[in-house]
Amino acid sequence: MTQDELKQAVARAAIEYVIDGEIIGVGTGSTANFFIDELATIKSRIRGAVASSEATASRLHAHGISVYDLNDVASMPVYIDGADEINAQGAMIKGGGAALTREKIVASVARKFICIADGSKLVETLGKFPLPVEVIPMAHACVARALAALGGQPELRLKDGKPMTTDNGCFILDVKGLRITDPVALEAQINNIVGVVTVGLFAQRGADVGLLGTEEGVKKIEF
Ligand SMILES: O=C(CO)[C@H](O)[C@H](O)COP(=O)(O)O
Repeated sequence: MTQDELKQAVARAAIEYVIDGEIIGVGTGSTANFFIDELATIKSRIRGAVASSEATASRLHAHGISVYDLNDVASMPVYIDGADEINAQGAMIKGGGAALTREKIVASVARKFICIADGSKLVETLGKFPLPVEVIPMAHACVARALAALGGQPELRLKDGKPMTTDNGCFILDVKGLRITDPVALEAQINNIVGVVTVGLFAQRGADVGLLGTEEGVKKIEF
């Protein structure tokens, strides 16, 4: 099976968690895109969705799915999104697609986080994938120094030779070299650095369910 087929299989499996008549939180990235395409096939069953990025909002709109402003939604049954890495406790690294801040916000309003990913994303220790940290532009250098003091090697994410700008008008530092043995503690520590908007560690509020695509089928893990 190709990686795309594995992503498609988990996207299809996630439909089981969609509750009729409700608003669904939707993530960002290639796996989330497969989920949006699946959601479109049952769109008459739901009220709509809250998007975690402009890209996701456009794709939902293109399928004719109503997109709600999070400020008008007090609670959602589920948030469904991919991950760059996930461990056996449901802690994740996210933000490869630069949507980490809105992803964390939308997920915080959902009662359940369903992580959909191909099986290669399941790791013993988080940190091989560079950890994305969204920062206020004027603070990127001082935040980078603070991250280096924690043992990481931060690199400003570039696009066309310039700092890549997120949907929030901020920058991303990708931090290599962190062996993340205590994800909850590191999430709090990095969030505490002045100038950090959000760290792409989703550990304090990790996934509740993982749907992982493997050659043997979709593996479900409850955390
Ligand atoms: O966190 C994310 C975007 O900010 C994505 O969920 C993560 O990068 C995984 O993406 P993909 O499904 O394309 O592998």
